[in-house]
Amino acid sequence: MAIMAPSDKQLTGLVAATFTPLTEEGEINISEIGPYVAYLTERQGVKNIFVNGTTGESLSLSVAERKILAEEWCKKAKGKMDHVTVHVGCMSLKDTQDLARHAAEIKADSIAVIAPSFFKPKNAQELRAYLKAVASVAPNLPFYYYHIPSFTGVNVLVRDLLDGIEDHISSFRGVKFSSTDLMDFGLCASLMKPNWSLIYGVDEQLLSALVLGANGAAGSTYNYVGCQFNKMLAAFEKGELIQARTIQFQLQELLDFAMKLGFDLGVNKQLMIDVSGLSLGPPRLPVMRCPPDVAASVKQKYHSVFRQ
Ligand SMILES: CC(=O)N[C@H](C=O)[C@@H](O)[C@H](O)[C@H](O)CO
Ligand SMILES: CC(=O)C(=O)O
Repeated sequence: MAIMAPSDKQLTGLVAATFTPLTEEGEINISEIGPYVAYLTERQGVKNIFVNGTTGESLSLSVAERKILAEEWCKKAKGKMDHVTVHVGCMSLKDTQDLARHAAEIKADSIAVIAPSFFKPKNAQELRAYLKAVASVAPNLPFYYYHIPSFTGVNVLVRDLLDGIEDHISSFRGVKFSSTDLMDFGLCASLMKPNWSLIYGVDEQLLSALVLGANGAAGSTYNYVGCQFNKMLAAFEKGELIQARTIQFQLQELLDFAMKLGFDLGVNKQLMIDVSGLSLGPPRLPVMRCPPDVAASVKQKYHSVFRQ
């Protein structure tokens, strides 16, 4: 068996999927990463991050930018956070392997990989072969499959992917599951091994996934509702379902309101800027900057729902 990194502990709890700080001119702005880490740990009580993911607009960044960002996140999180997952998925296997090797060099705690979505794997076998080719270049780094079919269009059932995956990928440690298919999720939960983590990624229905056995939650909203969702996890642990539901319903109310105004990554990033005071800049095209009237309404709704 491969010798794993010392940080190979089970991933649990809340994981903030970080936004990528950009300058007003649209260049990556690594000077904001230190304050961002401080904000999450000190103000939100969130000690795990998922960087260069969907929320981080990784597929709109160059490989060179992603390396600089991943390195800075790892550097600034060291000693302050429990776990840094670097998402390394790209359209080409070569770029994905390059980023996986880099994540190992910079001592990320784990990597996650989406399915390529232009030329798509057609079934579990093809997806497994691709993931194996990525994992093989960083065999000591805990590996997560990142399932997000609404973006990739790759609808392979994760329960089929998991079938015997440990025989192909010894570093396999679990799934970041961003789909509303709770039947597939439940079947995955029943297939979990003791050192694997099943991390749910649809924040507005996390409570349902906890009931089915989620070990943790990774998402964009934990950047600004981390405090509240730590309380929801604690309430769930104690069996206080009414309290847990109240918090879940608050996020549903906020997102329902925001979705009617066109909630997208531009709106989401602006809400994080308004709540945290961090300078994260605009999103990158094709994602558009949030219009000021939408930003003001969503911010007001956030404060009225969470009363702070
Ligand atoms: C598509 C997308 O960004 N998904 C995120 C995680 O995977 C979620 O955290 C959502 O942003 C969140 O659930 C709000 O819809
Ligand atoms: C993990 C997640 O929520 C993201 O990639 O944005």
